[in-house]
Amino acid sequence: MIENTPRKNKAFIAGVNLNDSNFDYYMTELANLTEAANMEVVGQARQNAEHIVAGTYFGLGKINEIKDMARGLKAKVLILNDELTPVQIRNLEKLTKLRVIDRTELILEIFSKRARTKQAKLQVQLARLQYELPRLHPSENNLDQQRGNGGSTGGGFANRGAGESKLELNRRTIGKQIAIIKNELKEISQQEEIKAKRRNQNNIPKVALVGYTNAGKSTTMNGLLQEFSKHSDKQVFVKNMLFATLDTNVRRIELDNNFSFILSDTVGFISKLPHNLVESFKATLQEVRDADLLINVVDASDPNMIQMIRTTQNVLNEIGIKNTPMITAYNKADKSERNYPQIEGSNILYSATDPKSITTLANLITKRIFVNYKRTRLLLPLSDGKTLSYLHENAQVISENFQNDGIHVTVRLAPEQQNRFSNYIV
Ligand SMILES: Nc1nc2c(ncn2[C@@H]2O[C@H](COP(=O)(O)OP(=O)(O)OP(=O)(O)O)[C@@H](O)[C@H]2O)c(=O)[nH]1
Ligand SMILES: [Mg+2]
Repeated sequence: MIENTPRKNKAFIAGVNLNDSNFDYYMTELANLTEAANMEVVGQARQNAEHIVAGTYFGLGKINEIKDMARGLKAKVLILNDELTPVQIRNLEKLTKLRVIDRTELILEIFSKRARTKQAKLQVQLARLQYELPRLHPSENNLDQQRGNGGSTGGGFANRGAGESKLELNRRTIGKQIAIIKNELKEISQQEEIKAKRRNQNNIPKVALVGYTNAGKSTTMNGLLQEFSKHSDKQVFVKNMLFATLDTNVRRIELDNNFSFILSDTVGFISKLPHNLVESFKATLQEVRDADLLINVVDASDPNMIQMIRTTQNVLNEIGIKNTPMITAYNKADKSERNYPQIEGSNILYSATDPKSITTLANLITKRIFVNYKRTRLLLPLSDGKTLSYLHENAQVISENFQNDGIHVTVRLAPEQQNRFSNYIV
């Protein structure tokens, strides 16, 4: 059978190693990112060096070596392991005659391919414009022709002279677009904030799935929905690819024993995520910031698991999350020989596709989030329907009994609720 798939661009990947013990791992990631951007990695090179060469990233000898190797392998694209300066990119393109893409542009390219919702599209577009702004050059006389632009900036600029004035015009146009997108995003995030506020008002604990991309966060969410939600049909998107999820999905999980919590699933992480991208995804990551408990999902079948855990930790630090309690959830145990599910302290070894694992994970979550909750018996006046309905909305009511002396309620209360209702405690 002849398959009608378009031939992929051949890419050569390379980087400067400044004596970084994680260098090999970063190059593995770079290869995966290149594949995720639908290109084929045909070869790679590295230069061990004390510092980056300011004008050309590599030294000249290395550049010639790469040029020859890439030509031999019929590569059309050179992909580099760091974010480069505009000058470095231009010089390398001249010297190698290859299209040069740095790590940041590569990640932006994947994100823009994956973005589905309006918010995700705008966030990626914003990061992309911010990346392009300092890279405009007088010799590029039209944004339409700009490298890697992919039409995201709209293009179609009036033809007003060449050189500096054209550059100024392009800069101003991009500046204006950035302002417009920021406004649109603000409107969207205000709507999201209203929803989040409503969720925050009640005392239902919030749990967020975080972790390296493709670790199985969305599969874990679907597993929990399947077992513990009336809305098990509201499944989220799962796929074996980097950055399948770019938005935040929020669902309510209702456990059998009257416990419930809010669960969110969001964008995955990778090393050296472009700062602009993290910045423009701040609204998407708000649920992570608001969470009472994080579940760090790790692909335990990946040989680079330890670096992936470190990467997640670094991104969490970058978005300002330091002391949120965390469960480390080692997923894909079905690919190993080990017994699962298995709990050890705050760690669980499990498989997101195994119902027994999901129930064990739910129990661990329950234990962690409700540790300070107390089973309490209250006696409410018969006339106080308001408090009763508050409890139903915001606490975990176990039983209620209308008697002559009042309403007897057994309920699990959060610490602040224990104070608030201390007058009613029997
Ligand atoms: N064998 C096995 N595969 C799994 C397991 N959990 C998830 N996967 C697979 O791993 C791939 C990625 O799963 P997702 O749930 O989309 O991963 P994610 O962490 O949400 O990924 P991003 O949204 O891209 O960050 C899919 O092909 C899943 O079917 C598991 O327990 N065992
Ligand atoms: Mg996902």
